[in-house]
Amino acid sequence: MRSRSRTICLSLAFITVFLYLLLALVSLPIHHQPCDPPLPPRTHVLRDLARADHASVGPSGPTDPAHRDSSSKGANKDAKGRVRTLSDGLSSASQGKMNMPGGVRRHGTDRAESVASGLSKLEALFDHPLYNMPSPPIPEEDWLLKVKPKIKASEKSSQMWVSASKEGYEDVRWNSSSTSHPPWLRFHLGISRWQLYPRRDPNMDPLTEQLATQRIVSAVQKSGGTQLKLVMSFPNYGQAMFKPMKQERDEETNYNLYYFSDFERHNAEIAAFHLDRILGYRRIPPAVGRLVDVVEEIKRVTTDRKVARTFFTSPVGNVCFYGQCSYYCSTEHAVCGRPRKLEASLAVMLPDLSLASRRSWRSPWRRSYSRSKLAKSVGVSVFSYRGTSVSQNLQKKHPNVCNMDRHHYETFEKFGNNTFLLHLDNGRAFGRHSKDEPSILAPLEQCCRIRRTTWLRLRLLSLPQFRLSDVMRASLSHDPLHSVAPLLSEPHLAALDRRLKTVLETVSRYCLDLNQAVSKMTYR
Ligand SMILES: Nc1ncnc2c1ncn2[C@@H]1O[C@H](COP(=O)(O)OP(=O)(O)OP(=O)(O)O)[C@@H](O)[C@H]1O
Ligand SMILES: [Mn+2]
Repeated sequence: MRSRSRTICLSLAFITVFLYLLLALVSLPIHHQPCDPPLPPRTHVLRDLARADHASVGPSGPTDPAHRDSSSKGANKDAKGRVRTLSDGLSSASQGKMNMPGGVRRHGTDRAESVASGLSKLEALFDHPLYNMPSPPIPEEDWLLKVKPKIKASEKSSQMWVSASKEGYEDVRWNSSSTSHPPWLRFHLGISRWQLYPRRDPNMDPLTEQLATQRIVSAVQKSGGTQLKLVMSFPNYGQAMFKPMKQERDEETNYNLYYFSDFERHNAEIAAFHLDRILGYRRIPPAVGRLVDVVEEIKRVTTDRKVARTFFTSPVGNVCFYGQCSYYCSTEHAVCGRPRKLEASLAVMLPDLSLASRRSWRSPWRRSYSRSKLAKSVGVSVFSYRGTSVSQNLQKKHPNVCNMDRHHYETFEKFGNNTFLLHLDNGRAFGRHSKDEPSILAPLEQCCRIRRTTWLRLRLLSLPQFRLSDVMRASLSHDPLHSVAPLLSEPHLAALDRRLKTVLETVSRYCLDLNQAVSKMTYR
């Protein structure tokens, strides 16, 4: 009897162990990330994602081989060297000596430490294989502009446009050699079918430095759009779109305003450029912050009477102006210097429409509101993808981290519908950090398409060693306005991480057949 019960006990124990083993075997694939995409055929990126101390390909790793001229000699010539450049931080971080701007010290050692550690994360990010994938050379027809062959002296006088007033402008001494071109022209000549500028662009530092420091010789109001903005011109004929500061960094958009009456934020224009670069898209024109003297650099140089006649001195002695536009161009909404210095964003202008016309596409997910009906959900994008036609593009996934004001997209006409979408006008991004807007994810939820490289980069940016908020904080520390106050407040940086997590979760939750959802994407 006793031996029978012992046999029964032993068999029960044996069965239990067996069941445990079986359960463990079955549950292994469940613990495996359900949304892990298949390994891309040409890289071992996922393996790299898993490794904290991945092998870096180094700064001399693959760059865009097709960038027409990677030398920045000459382009740098007239830059004043007063501003920390985007790559300064990277090289000083790698040398272990941090030459932090004054602003960092002002905002305490904690912030300085997180900027310092962010700088090495940013460097590691741009060194990661995902940011250094080899790309094919760019064929001639994929460049937006071509340098015309030399014009004969006899044709010159009748064909060349001559400015009526050369006051303030430099004598032009450019020839077809790119070393003689100013940075803004090099930027224009570097625009291709798939991006506005190449990764690791040697022209980026001189370009942003000139936007931040060059003398402003003219400022006229830019027509179109709803809010005040000016086009600034520089002595070397470069131009920039100026958007003034209208809101303090820690203020949030008023909950009772629809997105289209929200203020445009100069810091959002700058932060969007940095974010776009970090995400690896390069489709937002470079934008920098600048403290502009409203008297010396606007009132005194403007030929635009509509702007000039709106200048006044406020009761506390600050110089203000408001221009003419359909929203917020009134004394109640004037932009004011302190007493004359005004924070602003300056974004490099794209080539003139007469040289490179653009096509405007209505976003299928744009927001529309009616006084009587409930809002119809529509969409937006900071993330989008290349590799299929624009019309297809617009109907596919576009999760956005920040901008509800994405009603239209522009593309360069020359490239037809097989090109990237320009992301102009980011002033209404970064309006709220305390509330997320889930409807922005509608395109992603509905279409479940995400470019493989986008997916991998997003996952990379969610890892602690490349955390999006850390690399954004570090990248923004290079902007000249960082010395006044960090471009994005900490709650906004934290919101970026939180929203990135939501995007990743959305893909995992809605795109069940993830392999299919990501594997169709092309590499670009
Ligand atoms: N960097 C740039 N270079 C050239 N053109 C630009 C640039 N940025 C914007 N534009 C053009 O100027 C127009 C107005 O700019 P923007 O959209 O920023 O103004 P806005 O007042 O915010 O417009 P809206 O109220 O329609 O949103 C854009 O539609 C675009 O065609
Ligand atoms: Mn706008």
